[in-house]
Amino acid sequence: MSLHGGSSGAPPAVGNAISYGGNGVSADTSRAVAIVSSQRLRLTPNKDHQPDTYDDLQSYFSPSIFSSLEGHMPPSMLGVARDDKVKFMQEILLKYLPPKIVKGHGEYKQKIISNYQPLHRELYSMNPTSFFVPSFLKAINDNTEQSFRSIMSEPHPGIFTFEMFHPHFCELLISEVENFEKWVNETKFQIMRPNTMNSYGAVLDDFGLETMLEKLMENFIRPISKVFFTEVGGATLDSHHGFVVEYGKDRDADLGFHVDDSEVTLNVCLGKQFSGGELFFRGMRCDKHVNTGTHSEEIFDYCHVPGRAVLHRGRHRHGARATISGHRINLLLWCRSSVYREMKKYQKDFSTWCGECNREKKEKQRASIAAMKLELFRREGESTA
Ligand SMILES: O=C(O)CCC(=O)C(=O)O
Ligand SMILES: [Fe+2]
Repeated sequence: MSLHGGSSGAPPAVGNAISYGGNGVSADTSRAVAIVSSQRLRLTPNKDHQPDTYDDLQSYFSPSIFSSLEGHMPPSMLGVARDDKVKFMQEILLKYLPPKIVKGHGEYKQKIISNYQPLHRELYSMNPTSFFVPSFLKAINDNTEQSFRSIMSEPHPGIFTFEMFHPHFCELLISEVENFEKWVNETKFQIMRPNTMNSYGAVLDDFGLETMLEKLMENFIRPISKVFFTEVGGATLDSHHGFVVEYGKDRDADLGFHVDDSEVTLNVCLGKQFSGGELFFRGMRCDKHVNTGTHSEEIFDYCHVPGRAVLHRGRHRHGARATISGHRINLLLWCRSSVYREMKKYQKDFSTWCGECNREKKEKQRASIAAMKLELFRREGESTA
């Protein structure tokens, strides 16, 4: 079977937005990190090495952890800049936090929220009339499949696009993110990036926007998902991961082929001006079939338009091509359902949405019909003999 592995042609190894590279490490949080084997920690520390001081460092982890861990770093890392050492060590340390802390990371968030001064306070509580375009609001208020379909296009099965945010909301959110990044740079606060595949971008939930995004999911995305994504828990979405990704010069270039750690993903382009950055989709797959090849009818590319949303299943394999010029910022809301995740453990057949389960099921049906026909012919032959 031929495989169309996105722009790179590389086979997709997927899981929770973990990088697909050959060194990809499987993990169960969006913050897990792929570690290259040559960059492993040494069992015994280098006693001759004098570690940097980290007392001024603003991080979830205490400065003494960094000083102690530094001696264990691979020899090639000992001489690099302090910021790079911090990044390397923090990524390793994050892998070993209990999942609960990584999920909630209350203390880390608390540190940010108590020190960061928001620029546009009006973004921090949900205000539908100033956030959304009227057509979107009307469709949500009417709350029927017909009203949703009236504002949406479905350019490819399972991928919905629609006008969502006012240009002014997009401008404010971009400006808030820029303000947050300025604060991060000034204070040298070590922030966690949205997932292992991004070196830039910010987790909106971490600097105070969690409640607003919770409302966005509950009151606006869940009603739509209940209609279009029922079989993956669309009606029971109950948690989210909200962040922005940034591409262009001095930012990430592209995003590799992956699936999201979500049941339903909302991806809205906030701006600014850019060329390139198209999303490429390559069919929906369950865990078992995530690395199987792509069929021609599953290939779909989408060009981002500022203000416009794309809504798709998290298991719809995708990636983003390089942003060739300009600066692209997108808002991502990974929406999850704990009920669906629990039920999924006992389910083997995902043929209602997984392209490969569906093909296997059809093939089984075809084979059993063929066997039945053969048996009928045989019996007919016997009775006429
Ligand atoms: O860059 C994009 O538009 C895609 C981002 C994405 O797929 C993700 O962050 O999960
Ligand atoms: Fe994604």
